[in-house]
Amino acid sequence: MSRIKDVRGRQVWDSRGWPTVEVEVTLDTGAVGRGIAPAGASRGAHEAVELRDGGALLGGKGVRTALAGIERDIAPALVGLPVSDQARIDRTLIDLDGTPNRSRLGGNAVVATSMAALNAAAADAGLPLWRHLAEGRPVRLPLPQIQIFGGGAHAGRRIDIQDLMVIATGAGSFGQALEMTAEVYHSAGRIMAGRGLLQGVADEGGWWPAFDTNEEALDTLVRAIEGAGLVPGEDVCIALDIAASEFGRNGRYRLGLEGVEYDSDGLCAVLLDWLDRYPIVSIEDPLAEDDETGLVAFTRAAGTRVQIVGDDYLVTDARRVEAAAAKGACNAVLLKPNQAGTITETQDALAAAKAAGFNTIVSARSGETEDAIIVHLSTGWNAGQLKVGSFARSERMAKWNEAIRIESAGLPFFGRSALQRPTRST
Ligand SMILES: O=C(O)[C@@H](CO)OP(=O)(O)O
Ligand SMILES: [Mg+2]
Repeated sequence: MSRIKDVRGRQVWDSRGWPTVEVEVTLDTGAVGRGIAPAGASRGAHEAVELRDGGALLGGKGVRTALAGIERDIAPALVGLPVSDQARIDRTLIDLDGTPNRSRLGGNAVVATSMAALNAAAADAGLPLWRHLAEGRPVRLPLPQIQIFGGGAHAGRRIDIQDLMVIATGAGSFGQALEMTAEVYHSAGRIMAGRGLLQGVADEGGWWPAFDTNEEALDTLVRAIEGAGLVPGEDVCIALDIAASEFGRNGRYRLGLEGVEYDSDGLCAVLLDWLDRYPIVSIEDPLAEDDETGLVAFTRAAGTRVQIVGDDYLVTDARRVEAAAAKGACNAVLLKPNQAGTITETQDALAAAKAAGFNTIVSARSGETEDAIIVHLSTGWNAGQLKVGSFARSERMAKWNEAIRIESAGLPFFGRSALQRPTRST
């Protein structure tokens, strides 16, 4: 049985130029696994928190404290553990931290360690991670959600909607989904250039949203799909992350771009109108994380028509997924390992979602690196969907290109079937 021999942390850098934590786990067999913690900007109130300090930069976003905890607490506790027992490794990390939100050791230190251990186990087995996770079960490549325009907290709140994404529902393979998305991405760029609105890209690589209204962004996305020679609603559909917690609290929502304030019912009405007028198949965090009544009402009104994804609201937490399913709020969950804290907790949230008949979407964060573990998690866990941000920044392309490599192994593709709700597995 291969055991952990060494655990080392180091500071590396993310796509926004902030320091983050990389962990390297070495086994007694010589196998090595690495993991790098990503970082969110629009974070849920209940997610695992990163440990930051005043070091490293004038901005005071250093990770010295997280690295010190890896050396002082994490490494001695993990050395000697069998690497095949991910649940035990993660339980050790959770107990060692001892807080509900990983604030002592830091969610960044904990998740990078958990990821590194998992990668070491796959390396030790001589398997690509997705295959190691699939354990012989048949799995398919996920349907990608890819950002065309950024917004919200990822674009200086230039528009209120955070992610305007496309899903290539007409694609027959992962590679074809990327080709169709590339056409839409470049078509959108041409439209923006033609209108004199091309101003670079937002945090995840989607075009900078130089729009006067949120609807102008939606209209432009539809034009971009058409401009790519594709049929909106057939070949390519729209997925939105409203990230409503960023502009709404206590049932009040202020759309800064239009300068209007809505109550929960009012915002629901706006979104339902969009669902009628645009080819939207998925909508994430349509209402704020503290507005459960609104989420239940919206799910009742639209849950049979579209995928309603809980991100800030569910924070990759199995208990919260179960509670949301019981109440009828959302019908899908976004799964972010650094929101949950560890790989095991992420997998628990996925299992709870599948048991509840929810769709599952493994997701990157807005601050990313070349680490492509989420592609392997979504494939090996047969999650159905993958959200990575845009199409044109290397920290995103590292993931999409990894999926293409996995597809070369002959794996089938979920395609649009990933958007159909599974039957409850319990
Ligand atoms: O809200 C989200 O879904 C993610 C990715 O778009 O953003 P962040 O990592 O900033 O939370
Ligand atoms: Mg989100």
